[in-house]
Amino acid sequence: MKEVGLEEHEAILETRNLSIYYGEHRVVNGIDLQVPAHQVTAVIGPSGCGKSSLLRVFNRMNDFIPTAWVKGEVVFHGQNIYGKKTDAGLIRQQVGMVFQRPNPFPKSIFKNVVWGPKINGHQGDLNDLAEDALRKAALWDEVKDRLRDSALRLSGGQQQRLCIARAIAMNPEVILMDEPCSALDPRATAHIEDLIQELRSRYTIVIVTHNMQQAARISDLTAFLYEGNLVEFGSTKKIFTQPEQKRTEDYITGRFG
Ligand SMILES: Nc1ncnc2c1ncn2[C@@H]1O[C@H](COP(=O)(O)OP(=O)(O)OP(=O)(O)O)[C@@H](O)[C@H]1O
Repeated sequence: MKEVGLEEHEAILETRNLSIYYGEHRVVNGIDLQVPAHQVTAVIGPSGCGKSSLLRVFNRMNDFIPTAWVKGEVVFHGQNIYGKKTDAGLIRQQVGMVFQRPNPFPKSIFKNVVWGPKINGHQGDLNDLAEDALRKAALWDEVKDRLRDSALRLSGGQQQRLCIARAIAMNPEVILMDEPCSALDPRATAHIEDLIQELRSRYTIVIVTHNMQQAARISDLTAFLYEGNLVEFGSTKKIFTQPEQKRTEDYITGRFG
């Protein structure tokens, strides 16, 4: 684990006094969090503490939940993405998302990757685009001879890398990952973890994980959420070896959660 100081990297995403509600129910309480560019930021905490809710506001995915609303700001490149003028579709291109269960479309591997760019009017060569995204997602060698096969014939781990390729094809700056390995076996998990390390140089990654060893292995920074509050945020090394808060220590040593 390397030591990362927040001050060394410019924040690409930031929450300012952000609260998240479902109807009357507030599930995230006035959080200030800076996500630095080209780093892997892990969000950890017990079930129901608000990790997925927090992740979803980073690309306005919670717009799809009718009761969800926010107070405060989510700032991307200096602009509040909850401002009236924001094009949420554009934000979702720039801030891609990979979900817990691989969710490829029931179409060919090729179509899965090029679908988004195509409907967004991509001008370049779609074959080149697919190859580039699949290479970046470390899947090309396994699928290059069967790009027209159904994506549903791939293994779970391959499907998840395809979903990462699909996100990459949109040329995002940030990739959000919501427990991307929870449906995968240890080998496929290791493959995704290696991939995350490679992707860091090009993208900013925010990953929600239940798995503390995973957070310790792959992230530069860790945010610990508890009952909707940001208890502690800092370098992963510090959070896991010298946490400042007793609650963080109790959680990472497995005393609750
Ligand atoms: N669509 C929704 N409608 C109403 N309440 C919701 C909705 N999604 C989440 N919640 C509530 O918000 C709170 C935080 O949930 P969230 O899924 O963000 O937590 P989490 O930390 O990601 O949990 P887990 O680790 O179990 O996935 C919980 O009380 C949950 O019941």
